[in-house]
Parts: sequence; structure tokens; C-alpha cells
Amino acid sequence: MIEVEGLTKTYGEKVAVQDLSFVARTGRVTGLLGPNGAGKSTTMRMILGLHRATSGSALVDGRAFVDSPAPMTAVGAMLDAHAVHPGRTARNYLDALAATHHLPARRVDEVLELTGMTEPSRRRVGTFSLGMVQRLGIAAALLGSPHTLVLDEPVNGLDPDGVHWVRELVRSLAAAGTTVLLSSHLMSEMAQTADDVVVLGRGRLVAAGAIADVVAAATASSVRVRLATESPAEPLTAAVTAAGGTTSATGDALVVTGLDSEQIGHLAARTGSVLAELTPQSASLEDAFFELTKDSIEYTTGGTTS
Ligand SMILES: Nc1ncnc2c1ncn2[C@@H]1O[C@H](COP(=O)(O)OP(=O)(O)OP(=O)(O)O)[C@@H](O)[C@H]1O
Repeated sequence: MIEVEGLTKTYGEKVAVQDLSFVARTGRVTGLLGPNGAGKSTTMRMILGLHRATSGSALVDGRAFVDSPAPMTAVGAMLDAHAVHPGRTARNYLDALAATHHLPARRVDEVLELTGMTEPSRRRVGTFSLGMVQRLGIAAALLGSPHTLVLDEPVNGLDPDGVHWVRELVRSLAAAGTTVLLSSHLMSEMAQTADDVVVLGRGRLVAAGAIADVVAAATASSVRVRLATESPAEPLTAAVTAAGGTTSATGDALVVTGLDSEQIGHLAARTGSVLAELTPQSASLEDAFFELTKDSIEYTTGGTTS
């Protein structure tokens, strides 16, 4: 479990992370989301002890990561996959990591196999595609069979097959009891991968919780209603308004907010309206993300900095 409590980081005048608290639970995949500059990387770096917090704490399984006696077994991390020297081979890099952390040499073969990197493992990292570099970064993170995995933008540069692989990998690790914290800009991908999300905006917590709860709280759910051609809309729209809902027309359908499908069905029966369609519309994580972070975009298109 990762417990972040009142975490703050300032760089001179700049407040990168402010009074941030959240928990990433064991056996779950937690997605750290936020627009550019929201403080995701800074948060991960403080969890890993790479940046000293100005105030607050970040504990991994109850202790500061820097106090861990076996760091690679406690936490596997990938923050910048490109940190590997381009002249080294993948195997040489992993062998050295394993040796310096007293990990069994056979584990190198295992993580190469797990990440699909066995075949190119004797090639120099400088010849790798972006996706291969990411896979190597993930291989290094997995080397210590860690209890906690922290991955900054793990699907960056991966093709659809690679994105699917990362999703399956982190989901299976979480199912086996690993705490997984990962950041991503790909909302649709995060929606399929994470159980919980932590949304940041300008260094502050904007929302946190199970994806469905965060989406429901941030967006108004609606119901799409289409009436049979012989059925006029007026009786139903009047009944919806009287019941506290709102309607808007879209093409040949109505979108109703403020009432659920069952309530609308009852109103349709009462007003003699013949329904051709009654479909609950669920908002996506992406819809929720835009709604939650619309006031905290640091860099907007057009180059304005607000
Ligand atoms: N070393 C530093 N010195 C000064 N400001 C910094 C430093 N590192 C980060 N910042 C600032 O802190 C804020 C948070 O940055 P951070 O990299 O954590 O955001 P992020 O959410 O990871 O962004 P991105 O998605 O673009 O990677 C940004 O405004 C950034 O400019």
C-alpha cells in the first residue's frame, strides 16, 4: 500500500504538489491522472525518495521507501525508461542491476521473457525502438519481484499490442497482490486498466476513488429517449420537467438529465408516450477528466499559460 499524506513540494516560488493525500491500495491498479504539469512525476519521485518532500509524507507498506533494506524488492519503478546508457546491451544492463541488488541472475532471464525482450537482449539499447526501451524499463522494474510497482507513463510509445500487454501485466500483478501505481495520458487506456484513479490539477487533489465513482461524481448521467414517430414529444417533456428533469433535443431523440430510465419509463406510461428507445448514457473517464481538470490546465492550445 502507498500512503501519501499532506505531501507538498515547492521549487522556489513554484508549488508543484500541494497538500496531496491519497492511498494506492494493495492488489489494485491505481491510475495517477492529470494534465501536463499537474505534479504526477513529482509525486512519484517523492514516493521513491528521489525528491525530498517540502512537507508531508509518502509511505510504501508503512515505511519511507529510502529506509527499505531491499529497495528493488520493495518497489519496482520506471520513471524514465531512457535513463539507460545507449551503448549497453539490455542483458548487460539487467545483469548489472541484479548483481548490485543481490538478485538471482536467473531473474534476468525471467523478466526478459516476461517482457518479450529475450531475443533482442544482446543488442545495444541505442538501437532499440521507443517501445523496446519501455519494455526494458518495465523489465528492470520487475527484476526484484516487487510488492509495489510505480510506472510513469508505461504505455508511452507502445503499439496497441504493447499497450494491451502492459494492461494484462499490471492487472495480473495486482491480482497476485501487488500495489500498482501508474500514470498515463491515455484516458481510455486508464479506464480499462485501473481500478482506482487519483486526479491531480495544478498539484492538488481534484478527485480520487474507484473509476465508476469518480466518473459518476464528475459528470451528469443522462438517458437518451426516442419516441415512436406517431408519438408527440410534448406530453413527455412536460412530465419530465414537472418531475425535476431537463430535456434537450438531439437529432430525432431527447436527452434527459436528472431522472433515471425507470422514472422516465413511468412518465412515458403515464403520458401515453410510445417509446422507441430508452438508453442510459454513461460518461467516460475522459469526460470526467476534462470536467475535473478544466480549471487546472497549465498549458492550453494556442500557447496561453494561465
Ligand atoms: N526541478 C524543477 N524545478 C522547477 N519546477 C519544476 C521542477 N520539476 C517540476 N517542476 C514544475 O512542477 C510542476 C509539476 O511538474 P511534474 O513534472 O510533476 O508534472 P506532471 O504532471 O508529471 O507533468 P507531465 O504530464 O507534463 O509529465 C510543473 O509546473 C513543473 O514545471
